[in-house]
Amino acid sequence: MVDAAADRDDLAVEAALRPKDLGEFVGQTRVREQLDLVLRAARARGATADHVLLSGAPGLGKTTLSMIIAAEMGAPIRITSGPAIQHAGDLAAILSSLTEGEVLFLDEIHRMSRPAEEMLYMAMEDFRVDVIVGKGPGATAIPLELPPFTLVGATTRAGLLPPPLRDRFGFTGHMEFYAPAELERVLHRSAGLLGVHTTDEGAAEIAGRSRGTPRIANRLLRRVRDYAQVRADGVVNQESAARALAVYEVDERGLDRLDRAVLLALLKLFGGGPVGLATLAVAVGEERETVEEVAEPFLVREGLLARTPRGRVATPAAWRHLGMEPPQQPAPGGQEGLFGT
Ligand SMILES: Nc1ncnc2c1ncn2[C@@H]1O[C@H](COP(=O)(O)OP(=O)(O)OP(=O)(O)O)[C@@H](O)[C@H]1O
Repeated sequence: MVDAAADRDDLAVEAALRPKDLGEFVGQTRVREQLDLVLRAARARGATADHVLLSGAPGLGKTTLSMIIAAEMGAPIRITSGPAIQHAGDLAAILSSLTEGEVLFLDEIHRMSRPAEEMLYMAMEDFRVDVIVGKGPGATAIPLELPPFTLVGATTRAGLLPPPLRDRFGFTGHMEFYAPAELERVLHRSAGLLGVHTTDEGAAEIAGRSRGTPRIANRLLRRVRDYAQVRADGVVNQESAARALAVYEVDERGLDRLDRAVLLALLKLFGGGPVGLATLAVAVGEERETVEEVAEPFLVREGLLARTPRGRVATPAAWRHLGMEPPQQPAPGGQEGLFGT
């Protein structure tokens, strides 16, 4: 329920909920202003916009922004992703079929294969690719001119990109998690589009549990709508939202069953830590990777768990969140672990 990656159900409705222009796009004030300048200037010059890199966690609106860039430039958009481009030839085929000014959206650009990445360098800089024909000593490079286009790359972390690729973007926008008030605006907008009567208190209740992520907010809204239809009067208000999300085990801070299981094990079995990741994973009956990649990032971001050189440590906020008293003394090695070398 609170995984920021899109599931099939999300994909089916997301197209209908996407803002269509920068004015409709909620939050991300800084990126929006910067992008507005880049696009206006390009339009005034009658030129194709510079390449844009968008970095940020899943579900924050990178795909949406890339579509807005195309719409604002009055250009068509082609959407693909790094993992879909395994061979340089795949990329050459896409690039050579672009029309002038077209926007190419490359999601998960950090997961492209090395040869494709190197082809992209030249395409971005000189609007040209060398297509290799043949193999071995007889292979020849045939230069192919490309029309000017705008590449919009998306990545979860700009640091994952090799510097030569990163440097070829004219503008990099860092997408932040959304404040609760911004998510409330996203929710009211989505509720309007879905035709669901939602009160301010209902939107606030959902926003607080959405982990700063519009995709999660929209998903929770749909589940609360179901609950309100079946068990209440169809209105999304504070009560129906709280009850519905209790059914789906999403607590008032956005933690789900796994997040709480990790914290509970840490507190109850290991006195708050420090405890090694492998031990913690066994204690909750999950794979190490699941605990590390699915549960921990949000717990760390919320200040409920710290990763220290000596193991995982619960913060006083974690004890309070689960309704327990933090120990008087810091957990053995807790403070030292938190701030030590
Ligand atoms: N600023 C926003 N205002 C309103 N709705 C938004 C905003 N950002 C995202 N959304 C909504 O959240 C959903 C997910 O957004 P989007 O697909 O653009 O995220 P993403 O960052 O590209 O995710 P991923 O990296 O998983 O592809 C969409 O339905 C979109 O309507």
